[in-house]
Amino acid sequence: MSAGPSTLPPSQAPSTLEYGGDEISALVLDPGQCWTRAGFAGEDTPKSVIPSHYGYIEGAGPDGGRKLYFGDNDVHAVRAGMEIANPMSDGIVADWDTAPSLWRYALTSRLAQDLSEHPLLVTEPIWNPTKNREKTIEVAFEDFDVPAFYLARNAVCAGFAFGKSTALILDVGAANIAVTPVHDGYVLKKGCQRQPIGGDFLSNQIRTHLANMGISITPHYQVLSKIPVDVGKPAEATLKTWPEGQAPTESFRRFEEERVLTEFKECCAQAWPGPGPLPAIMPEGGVPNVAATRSFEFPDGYNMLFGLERFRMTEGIFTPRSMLASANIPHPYPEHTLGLKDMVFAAMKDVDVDIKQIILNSVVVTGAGSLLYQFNERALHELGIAFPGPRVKMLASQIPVERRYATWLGGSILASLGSFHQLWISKKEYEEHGANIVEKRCK
Ligand SMILES: Nc1ncnc2c1ncn2[C@@H]1O[C@H](COP(=O)(O)OP(=O)(O)OP(=O)(O)O)[C@@H](O)[C@H]1O
Repeated sequence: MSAGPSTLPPSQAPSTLEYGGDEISALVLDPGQCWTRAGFAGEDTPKSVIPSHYGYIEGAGPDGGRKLYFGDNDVHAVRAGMEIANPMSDGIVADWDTAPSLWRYALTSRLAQDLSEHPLLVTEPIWNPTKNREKTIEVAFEDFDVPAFYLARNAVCAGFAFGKSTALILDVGAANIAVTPVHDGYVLKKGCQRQPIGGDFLSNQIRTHLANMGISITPHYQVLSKIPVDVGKPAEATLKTWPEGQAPTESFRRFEEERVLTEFKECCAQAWPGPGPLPAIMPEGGVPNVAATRSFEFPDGYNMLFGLERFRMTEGIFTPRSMLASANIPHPYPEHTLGLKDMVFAAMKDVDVDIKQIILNSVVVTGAGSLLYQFNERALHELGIAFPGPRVKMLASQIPVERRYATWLGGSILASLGSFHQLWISKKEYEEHGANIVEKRCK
């Protein structure tokens, strides 16, 4: 069971040299739908990576308000009455009452004690609306009291992580897959595409498939003990029970179920590598490098072999009409959804012919969702179909951490460049011009 991709054990304090002394470095915050990543500019991984989900118990906080729980340890702890929520929706902030507290926790719990000493760079998706951008700068200067601030586009940062200021960024996150053309460090806004077929969609596809097979998911926290059973045989597990009124909430169960689904994505689900869409039956003799079946053991010990199904669960990303459907599990409408190839095609449609080839020469793959086994192979085939003439070159790190943190890393590189200093918005400038300065300075 993965404990989340934190890079520093919670018990280990960061070196004082990192935030104290003469060297005051900027902080970089990359808030995502699934994870919130924070760290010092100039470093190559974020030291503080916390779930964007948080826990709360009504009436347990000061003055009878909400008590909030942030961070891996607290949010996964079993507590009576603790609900799980997420201030992000569609990859942007939807709940401004909680997001600043979550960010403060990410920035201060393991990094800086005093935010007023550190300039802050925050990353954002291209579809972040003006009111959210203004709210972000307000939070930075008024709540956190930072001395300087910058808001950087995710896609531009991901390109920088690969040393590219001109590239096509293919970001497979939790809420969306986004395809963004970037030229000379600026997003070509007309070309930006996004579809709700990221990791959350994949989770729902797996849920649907398991539900159709009659498999229910029992999260780890519900299992007291289990004994091994043969493939496909009913689980023989003893489940925990709680006194009346003490059982964990439904939102907590759902959150913990998502962890099992992520394990399933990591170990069992796979993209059909192509070329071409997933066939209805496995070709005779199989396909090179494709194992016919893989087993997956659920937390209660139930285990099953998955064959073609583990490709079917992911095919909707590439061929929306292949989405699995269920009345009770939300899915986008296949007929209104673009698959990866059509997204890339639409993103490049209006790109000037002079720079098209340069952009296609640097297709950067980022986001933890792209770690789906053989996603890159399939994506490369799909791009080859969309652009049969020009040479398409894909840049995808083989190191998972680099794929997970590319956006953060690009922000870290950007904020530590000497030439970046002129781009920071100072507190004085914010006070003079107001929050709308972010629209003028952070393009
Ligand atoms: N090995 C893997 N294979 C497939 N999916 C994975 C793998 N590891 C993690 N994921 C999925 O990746 C998603 C998280 O991706 P990422 O951390 O890039 O999201 P995020 O940046 O928080 O979200 P967003 O970009 O939508 O704001 C989750 O849905 C998770 O289940």
